[in-house]
Amino acid sequence: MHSTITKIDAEQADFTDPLRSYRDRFDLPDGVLYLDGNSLGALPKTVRQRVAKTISEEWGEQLIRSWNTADWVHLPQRVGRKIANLIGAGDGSVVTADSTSINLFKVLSAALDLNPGRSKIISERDNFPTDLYIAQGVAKQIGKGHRLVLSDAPSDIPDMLDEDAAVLMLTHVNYRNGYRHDMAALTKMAHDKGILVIWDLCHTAGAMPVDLTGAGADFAIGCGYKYLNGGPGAPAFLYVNPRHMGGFRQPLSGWFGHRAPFDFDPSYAPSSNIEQYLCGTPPVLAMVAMDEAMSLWDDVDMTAVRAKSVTLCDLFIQEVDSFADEFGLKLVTPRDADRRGSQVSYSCDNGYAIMQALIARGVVGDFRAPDIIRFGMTPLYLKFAEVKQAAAILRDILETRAWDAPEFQVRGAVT
Ligand SMILES: Cc1ncc(COP(=O)(O)O)c(C=O)c1O
Ligand SMILES: Nc1ccccc1C(=O)C[C@H](N)C(=O)O
Repeated sequence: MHSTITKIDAEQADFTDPLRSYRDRFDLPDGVLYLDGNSLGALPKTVRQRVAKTISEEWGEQLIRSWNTADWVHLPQRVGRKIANLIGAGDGSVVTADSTSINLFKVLSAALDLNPGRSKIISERDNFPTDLYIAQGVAKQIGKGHRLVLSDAPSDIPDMLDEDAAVLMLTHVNYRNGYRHDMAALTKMAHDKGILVIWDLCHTAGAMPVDLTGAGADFAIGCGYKYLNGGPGAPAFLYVNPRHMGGFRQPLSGWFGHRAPFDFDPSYAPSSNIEQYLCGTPPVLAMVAMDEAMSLWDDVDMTAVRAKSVTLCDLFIQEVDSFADEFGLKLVTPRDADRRGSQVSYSCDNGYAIMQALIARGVVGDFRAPDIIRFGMTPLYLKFAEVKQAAAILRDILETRAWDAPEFQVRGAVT
């Protein structure tokens, strides 16, 4: 017996769900139980019309005038403000631009520049690989002997924070097992040792309340396409604590970060504001989709989002507990809600085939090598009854060994 949670009645939980009206604001295909909003969020209904309007009226008719008339030029700041509201960031401290990887390149370069004379970048071996790759690239680019030092368990991190560490770079919620760090405590521990902290909020923003200001975080980055529902490859965001604004710290000195881009000055002069973290022309269609997706959050109560996320995860764990041992499914997500994000993951043999069999039955989650099946819980559009049903289908697939068919063994490029 594992379960420490009180038995959840799915039907009753859907009936009393304060967020139930949001489901209708998304386009979700019939027959799909979508448990992959932690990888690609669903399509908010109004995005379709908004992008169509941008294409036909703004691009099609107004053409280049739309940079001013539709204010395309300020989309990075406008969308940034909307995201700022969800992550506890003040006005003028967030922009939407580029990808998470590129934004990490910018803020890590800035953080290392701000903290000279120290050589270590501390992170986790199990961090999302792009974060580690970017850190390796930044260290090489700077050429001053910075090195990436990786922990193998969250409990090891405090001891790694020493006088030679320049930056602590962590993903708040782990993409694989859903483990959630204590942002405020780790930020404080790092600051006490003179270390700057960068938080990757890819699996956090839109899934739970965050208080970057309260935690005193130095920098943060995150993507737009998961819980924020900005669409595949949506622009990402970055946060800079106002105390680090000014000077010039990031190396991608493109013209959108210039103080006066339309002066066309041959010399670079950085904006003194968050704009200096922009580089080039924003991808307007993707930005507009992101902007529209973000308008959905205007009246969302993030405390209710977190409460529902916790119960959705608890419910799934409760249902799978009844057959997990029998089929060798090992829960790798913490049972303690305080230590997890908004997903539930299991390690198991034949995970890839099991996930393919689930997808064939309409339960869409994903697989992360070598052996993790992941189920993302998105409170705005998931029903408790669906989570319960997804667990029942998983059980059926395991009992009938439906996964043991040749078509479920073939790996796609994206898993
Ligand atoms: C924690 C984390 N960081 C970064 C990324 C990806 O960054 P990018 O959007 O640049 O591919 C992901 C997922 O793709 C992620 O889960
Ligand atoms: N950007 C993608 C493109 C294709 C397929 C998946 C992704 C993901 O976002 C993966 C995600 N970051 C993860 O936590 O695994």
